[in-house]
Amino acid sequence: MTYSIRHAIHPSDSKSYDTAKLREAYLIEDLFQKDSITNVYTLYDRLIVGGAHPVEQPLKLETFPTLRSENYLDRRELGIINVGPNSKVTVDGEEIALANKEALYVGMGTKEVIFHPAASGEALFYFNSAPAHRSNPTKKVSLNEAETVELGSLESSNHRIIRKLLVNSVVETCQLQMGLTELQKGSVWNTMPAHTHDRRMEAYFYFNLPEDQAVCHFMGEPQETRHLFVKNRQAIISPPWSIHSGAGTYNYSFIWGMAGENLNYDDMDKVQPTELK
Ligand SMILES: O=C[C@H](O)[C@@H](O)CC(=O)C(=O)O
Ligand SMILES: [Zn+2]
Repeated sequence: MTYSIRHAIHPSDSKSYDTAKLREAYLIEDLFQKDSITNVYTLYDRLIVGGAHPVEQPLKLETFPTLRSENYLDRRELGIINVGPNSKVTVDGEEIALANKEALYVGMGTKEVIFHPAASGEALFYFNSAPAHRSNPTKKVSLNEAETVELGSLESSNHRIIRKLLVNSVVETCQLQMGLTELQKGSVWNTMPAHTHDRRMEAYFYFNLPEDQAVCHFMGEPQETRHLFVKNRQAIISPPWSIHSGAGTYNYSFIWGMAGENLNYDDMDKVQPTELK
């Protein structure tokens, strides 16, 4: 298990960052390490961005010093999305099978979460965890239970399917919300028009991108944008004051996860392309 901390940054400080500093602050490059769980503890709503990659052995979600709690989920909730082959997770002894793109919400108070290797192929679980104030039931969400919306068009290069997996119309959470957006063939732009939501931070995890391709992720205040080139299976931390949008050299998918003030997915302040700088 590994863990690291990412501090929260003021937008007026962020403005002066060069490429290396921007990447150090916002990009997460190595989420999946063989037979290990990676935790990136952010100071944006204390959301943890994580990856579990059990190949030879099952991996238990262990607490780490930053949490100062006996168990990882003593005061936290957890959202897992399977981005690998059919795999399973055990939650307090109960075995839960997760197919590719299926999600699992795990409530506060859970003592033991174990990620298992896949029967064929290499298991890859992406997760987010946020502080919680009450215990909600653990619940698996499959694709037919998700709230699915189709947005954009091929003409504007942003035809995409948004699967709202762990949102409040589907599962009860304290503050966590997660979903999966799939760009359709020929479409490369996500989240255009861009938006900010000062009430919530967001984390993006880009995947299903060919290894020799990249996504150019746009961040920053709408009038002060910056970009970072991102490869397959890398994540970006998006502060509440920042837009989060991207254009790929190929179509791709990404998981978005949010924590903060409210559970209203539509609470966003849109910024039209012509208003961005
Ligand atoms: O606040 C919501 C998040 O930014 C994402 O859900 C946006 C997204 O998936 C998209 O437009 O493609
Ligand atoms: Zn957003």
